[in-house]
Amino acid sequence: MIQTPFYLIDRAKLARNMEIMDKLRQASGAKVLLALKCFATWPVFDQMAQHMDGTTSSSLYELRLGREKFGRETHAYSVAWSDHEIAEAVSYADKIIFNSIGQLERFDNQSAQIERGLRLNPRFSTSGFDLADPARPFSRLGEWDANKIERVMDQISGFMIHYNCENADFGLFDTQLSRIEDEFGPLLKRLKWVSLGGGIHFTGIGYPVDKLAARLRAFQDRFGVQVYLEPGEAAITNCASLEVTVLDVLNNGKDLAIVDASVEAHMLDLLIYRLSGKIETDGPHPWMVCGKSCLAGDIFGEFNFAHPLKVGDRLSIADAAGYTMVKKNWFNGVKMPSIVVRELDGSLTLKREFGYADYESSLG
Ligand SMILES: Cc1ncc(COP(=O)(O)O)c(C=O)c1O
Ligand SMILES: NCCCCNCC[C@H](N)C(=O)O
Repeated sequence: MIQTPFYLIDRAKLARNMEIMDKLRQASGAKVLLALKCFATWPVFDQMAQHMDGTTSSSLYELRLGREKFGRETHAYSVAWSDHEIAEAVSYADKIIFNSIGQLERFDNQSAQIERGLRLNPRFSTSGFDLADPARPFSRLGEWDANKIERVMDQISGFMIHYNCENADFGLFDTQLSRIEDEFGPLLKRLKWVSLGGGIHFTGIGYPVDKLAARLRAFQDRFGVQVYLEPGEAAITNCASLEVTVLDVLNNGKDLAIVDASVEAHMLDLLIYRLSGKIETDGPHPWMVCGKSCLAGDIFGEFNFAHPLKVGDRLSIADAAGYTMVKKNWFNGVKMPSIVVRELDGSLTLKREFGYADYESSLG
């Protein structure tokens, strides 16, 4: 028995998402790059690299991880590169995407030997969260003025346009892509490739993958470009859980269970976006499942169980892959969950355990 807490990545569930990835790639001609900002747990890259074309990054370290652990096509993007990073970044990357014209011009000489792109901000998005809206007022994420971009077109061969966020609505995707075609068509015609970023929820149940594929192919044909997508969440959705054990129960007006993990430290995205965790359970006993950090609001959520919870019960908190393992931290010095993989034959492999030495070395 592997000691909780641990993140459990399920290769069979990953295989289902990867099947859709293949279907989309084949039907559309688009290439798909894993967005490492969402998921960078490299022990399962062997499986993902068979179905995805490479990785894209948001920093030098993600870029290097993508090059060394995933391989294939490696895109480098950063909101801003430092002078001391650029040579190393170029050495790992097949393409480098600059966030601004200022950075493109500043690093023109150092990046000239690889393909360069620019982030285009279309000034609209599908984000329902202000915090994650790349098109929010005064957004620093990309350039939007076609006249200014026109002046650097000779230096670039592609655009990266990230403007979707958990978008499960194909109609909305279609409409917004048409808007991009109308507003930036003359520039798009002069490019070799266009990345439409991440945020399209095409592995969700019922998503019309065929329609998306046809729409991407039409875009490619119209502008004569290679389309890329940068799925993070869509690649990994529903493939992992956080496995925890109940350490204590009490009733302070509600039945409360305290588990051996922490939302703040191990599923931070839930707190940031004020969302509840998910536990697949049903029954007549409502319980609040709480984390063990000192934060008063360290709460995974309220769930209805078939039986009252007791010390020693194992719970499985679903959807613990995207924006989860990449954000884990050492708050309160709470033991960091191990990383475990459920192999295709059902056996469990312990990939990494964290201990006091990791905590200590993270601070000095
Ligand atoms: C530039 C870029 N590409 C890809 C992604 C991945 O998005 P998602 O995980 O929603 O698919 C993001 C998310 O922040 C992004 O900013
Ligand atoms: N699940 C809660 C919302 C998460 C939003 N994801 C943020 C990252 C996203 N790719 C972005 O565009 O910022």
